[in-house]
Parts: sequence; structure tokens; C-alpha cells
Amino acid sequence: MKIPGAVVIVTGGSRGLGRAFSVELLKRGARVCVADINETEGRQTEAELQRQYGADKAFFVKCDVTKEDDTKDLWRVAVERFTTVDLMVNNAGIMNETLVEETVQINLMGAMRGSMLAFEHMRRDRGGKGGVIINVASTAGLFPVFFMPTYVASKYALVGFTRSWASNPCQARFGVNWAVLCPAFADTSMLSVALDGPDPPLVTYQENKEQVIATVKTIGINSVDDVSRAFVELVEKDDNNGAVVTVEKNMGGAVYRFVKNPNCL
Ligand SMILES: NC(=O)c1ccc[n+]([C@@H]2O[C@H](COP(=O)([O-])OP(=O)(O)OC[C@H]3O[C@@H](n4cnc5c(N)ncnc54)[C@H](O)[C@@H]3O)[C@@H](O)[C@H]2O)c1
Ligand SMILES: CCCCC/C=C\C=C\[C@H](O)C/C=C\C/C=C\CCCC(=O)O
Repeated sequence: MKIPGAVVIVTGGSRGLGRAFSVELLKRGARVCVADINETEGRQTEAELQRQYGADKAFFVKCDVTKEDDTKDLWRVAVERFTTVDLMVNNAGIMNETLVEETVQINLMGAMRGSMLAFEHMRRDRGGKGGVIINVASTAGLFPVFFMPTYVASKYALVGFTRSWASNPCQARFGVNWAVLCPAFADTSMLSVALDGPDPPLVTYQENKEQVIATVKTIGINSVDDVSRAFVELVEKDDNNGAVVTVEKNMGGAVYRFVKNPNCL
């Protein structure tokens, strides 16, 4: 899709990858509604984005993606403000293996709820203008990772959900493209909180510490810019329906494995 003039909602946009995606979209002429549960960081981000790109180009809405009412309010406010939404980025997520219910509620149900509201708004067969839904999963949604099974489950399910919608035979009639962005480790607070703490919230960390650290070293850590570049490439691609894009640092810089056909990953 063309980014200039597009209207975008980014969940989990107060910091980290979501904030970086918002900046890249604004730089290219989009208008962005940043949604996040963290109001303090959200308001700071809103102020910085408005200062840099204009007060009419970006705004923040406090939204807990696990709450149906919050998500509906987010859509109501975004449409009131910007008239329509062309791109929905379900990016909000957590990684903490001690929070099983929360992980599923945020990473999976939050993204599914956001996707369905976007789909209802965008689908052409019900009067919408079409659009794109990008769900932010992880390479942990494609391969097993022994130290974070709950996180992996939430991301595998999100990949399956997204690819299933992308493969619907009525997809062309709906006019809504579905894609998944799957970064490996990325340099945000999600990773640093886990890496820097004495007891990361991972499964059997103390017993397998060396193996966990070795895995991170082998795969490498993407910069936020690496992931943002892949994100922009994915958004801009016209035929992005069913795409699964991985971003892995140590496979020769950031490698974008672009898998288009949803039936042959
Ligand atoms: N950092 C990584 O290594 C990495 C790798 C692959 C995928 N991801 C995924 O990328 C996405 C962004 O992660 P990040 O690294 O930027 O992490 P982050 O912790 O920096 O940012 C996550 C954002 O989500 C928000 N959030 C959390 N729960 C929420 C809720 N219930 N409702 C609304 N917002 C909520 C947080 O407040 C925060 O602003 C996540 O889905 C994550 O799983 C991260
Ligand atoms: C103490 C370090 C681990 C903390 C991890 C915190 C958050 C990570 C979230 C990412 O979404 C995980 C990304 C990649 C998963 C790791 C390995 C995947 C192996 C498959 C592969 O990429 O080849």
C-alpha cells in the first residue's frame, strides 16, 4: 500500500518497535494513532511525534488490548479523528513466562480482537475501503523455543490466525490483506529487561542459562532500525497478502525471508 496519506493504528506504540514503526510511517506521510496501555510513555511519545510531524498527524489513545471496550473506543476515536483507517498494526505484546493468561490475552487475543475490528471496518463487501492488517508475531511463532513456551504458543497461534484469514477464498472480495512480521530478538526493553535482570522470567533459565545466552548470541540481536526497515518494506509491498516476513540479524545482516504464499511456509 502507499504510505503517504494512509491512516494507521499501531498498538503498543508508546515505545520499542511500535513507536519505531509509528515514526517510520509518519516520516513517509502517514497519520498515526498510537495506542498503548502505558499512558505516561504514550503521552511522551505523542508529544514528540506531534512536535516532529505536526499536531494533526499523530495522537495517543490509552488502550488495553485485552479489553473489548477499550479496543472499540480506540476505533471510535481513531475514525472520529481521521475518518478512516487503512492499516492496523497489532504490535502490543509481552514476554513473561510467569504470566501465562496475560500472555495469551495480550499477544493473541488482543491481536485477534484488533484484527477483527479492523477487518469489519475495512472489508469492501460491507462498504469499507479495503486495507492491510499486520500482526507482529516473532520467529518464536515459527520455531520452537524451549525457554519461552507460552510466548511461543501465543505467537504460533497468531501466525496461524493471520495466515488463515489471508488464505480465505473470499479474500479478494474483502479487499483486506493480512501479513505477519516475525522478528527474532530485537533491541528493545522487552529484551533488555529479560537479559539484564538476575532472574529472567523464562522457563528453566537457571538450569539452562548458558544455552539461552548462546541462542541469543547465535541468532543475534536486530536493531530497532533493522526491524523497522522490514516493516516498511512489508507495508509498501502491494502483494503482501499472506506474507510472513522474518528479520534475523546473524543471517547476514537483517534478513527478510518473505514468504508470500500462505499455504507453503
Ligand atoms: N524485542 C524483541 O526481541 C521482539 C522480537 C520479536 C517480536 N517482538 C514483538 O514485538 C512487539 C513489540 O515488542 P517490543 O520489543 O517493542 O516490546 P516493548 O516492551 O518495548 O513494547 C511493548 C509495548 O506494548 C505495550 N503493551 C503491553 N501490554 C499491553 C496491553 N495490554 N495493551 C496495550 N499495550 C500493551 C507496552 O506498554 C509497550 O509499550 C511484541 O508483540 C513482541 O512480542 C519483540
Ligand atoms: C534472556 C534472553 C531471552 C529473552 C527474550 C525476550 C524476548 C524475546 C522475544 C522475541 O520475540 C523472541 C525472538 C526470537 C526467538 C528465539 C529463537 C528462535 C529460534 C528460531 C530462529 O530464529 O531460527
